Amino acid sequence: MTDDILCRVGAVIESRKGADPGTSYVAKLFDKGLDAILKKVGEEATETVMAAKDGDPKKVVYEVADLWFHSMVALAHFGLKPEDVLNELARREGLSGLTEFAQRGNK
Ligand SMILES: N=c1c2ncn([C@@H]3O[C@H](COP(=O)(O)OP(=O)(O)OP(=O)(O)O)[C@@H](O)[C@H]3O)c2ncn1[C@@H]1O[C@H](COP(=O)(O)O)[C@@H](O)[C@H]1O
Repeated sequence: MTDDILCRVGAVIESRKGADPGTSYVAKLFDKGLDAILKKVGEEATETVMAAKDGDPKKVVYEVADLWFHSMVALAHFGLKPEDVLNELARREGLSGLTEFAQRGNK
């Protein structure tokens, strides 16, 4: 698996800005606004927790995919891309553990 899929989906999400809400789920979400986007992020986070508590790995994957997808819509609302989060994860890759995070002023 590469991170290409995140970037491709991110590009499709970006392309839905200003599109007809009747033709696209993402365009409909953008049209409803930030509160609606964040509501979906919250719902999918809750559904992820419930799937994990059920101990159902397949369901966990499905719900995390929903969570990542809606989080990408939230990123796009702020003009951000999946690449911005991937870059942040890559930056952290060089840090070792909480102590170093704290020393460098990360949360
Ligand atoms: N990855 C997704 C994706 N994951 C989930 N969903 C939608 O997110 C919603 C998930 O909501 P729920 O699971 O809560 O299901 P629901 O209760 O039916 O949802 P709602 O009643 O709240 O709509 C569903 O309507 C799914 O269709 C997605 N919709 C789109 N994508 C990607 O976005 C691209 C653009 O989609 P369109 O904008 O629809 O063309 C697609 O090609 C995909 O790559």
